Amino acid sequence: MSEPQSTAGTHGPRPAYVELVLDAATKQYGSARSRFTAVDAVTATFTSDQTVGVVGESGSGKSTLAKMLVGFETPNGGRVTFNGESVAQVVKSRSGRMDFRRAVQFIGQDTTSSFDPRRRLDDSVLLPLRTLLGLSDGEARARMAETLDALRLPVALASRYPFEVSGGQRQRFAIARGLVVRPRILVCDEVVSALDVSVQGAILNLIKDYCEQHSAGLIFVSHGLPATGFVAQELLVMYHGRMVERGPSAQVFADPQHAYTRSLLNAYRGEPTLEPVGDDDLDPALTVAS
Ligand SMILES: Nc1ncnc2c1ncn2[C@@H]1O[C@H](COP(=O)(O)OP(=O)(O)OP(=O)(O)O)[C@@H](O)[C@H]1O
Repeated sequence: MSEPQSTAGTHGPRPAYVELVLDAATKQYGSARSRFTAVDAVTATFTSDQTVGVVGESGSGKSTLAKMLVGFETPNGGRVTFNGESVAQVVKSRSGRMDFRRAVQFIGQDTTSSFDPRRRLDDSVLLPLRTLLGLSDGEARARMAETLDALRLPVALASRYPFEVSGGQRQRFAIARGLVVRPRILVCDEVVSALDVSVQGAILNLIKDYCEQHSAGLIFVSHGLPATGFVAQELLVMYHGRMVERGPSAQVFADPQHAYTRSLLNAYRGEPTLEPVGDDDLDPALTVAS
């Protein structure tokens, strides 16, 4: 895949290697009177060479962990760093923020609030291509069209406003907006939960392919264990705000070390597992063109 890289102004090149680190990172919510610890002193490294699934029950701190990694939440204790520098510091300046957004893209579960209701969807998808990558209008539109096609989104839908498409379509536009930037690490928070089951597998394939074709890292937050094991080479298990286990997905499935992981796996026993889909089985429309 060609990587147009304007070096003009603030449109810097894509970094080769990216490392996000949680260093005893803690996030507490509430007031001094009633504090609640959502993430409790988690130390973990995520790189552009790794695909990591973050799993755990509802309320275990998965989303909070992801939001700290991308600078949407600031830790009350410990640090979060991006290639050695504090994320909180990096995102303070415009150029630091742009470098960071070029390298790390977050796709969340709440697409209602993540799209500007006054912008048409194509404007929202094109915006990062112009501002972060400095692509011309033609280049940006071509890249958007390629990505929408891969996500089975008719390009005609892109001229609508966010409230004029279904929740599942809006979710796919959110995925498109993250993928078009071709980040070095993609952070996905429950991105397929709201989608129709028939579309979920295709989107998971697309995310997996993206990471393989672009040698990109993935942090995939989900309470769906089979889906997470399918897209991620490693699993990180959260329980009551703590990281209780991390290891290669196959190893965690075969030989879970923590009692909570065992109970999580037991809850899924008997459910259908997702097998990697071979190229021959893939709808050509679902691969990210390179
Ligand atoms: N902004 C907030 N203010 C107060 N409490 C919060 C806030 N965000 C999250 N929490 C609390 O922190 C805990 C962890 O929430 P988080 O969203 O990280 O969990 P999760 O594992 O992602 O859950 P789910 O799978 O349901 O999305 C929960 O108890 C939640 O209620």
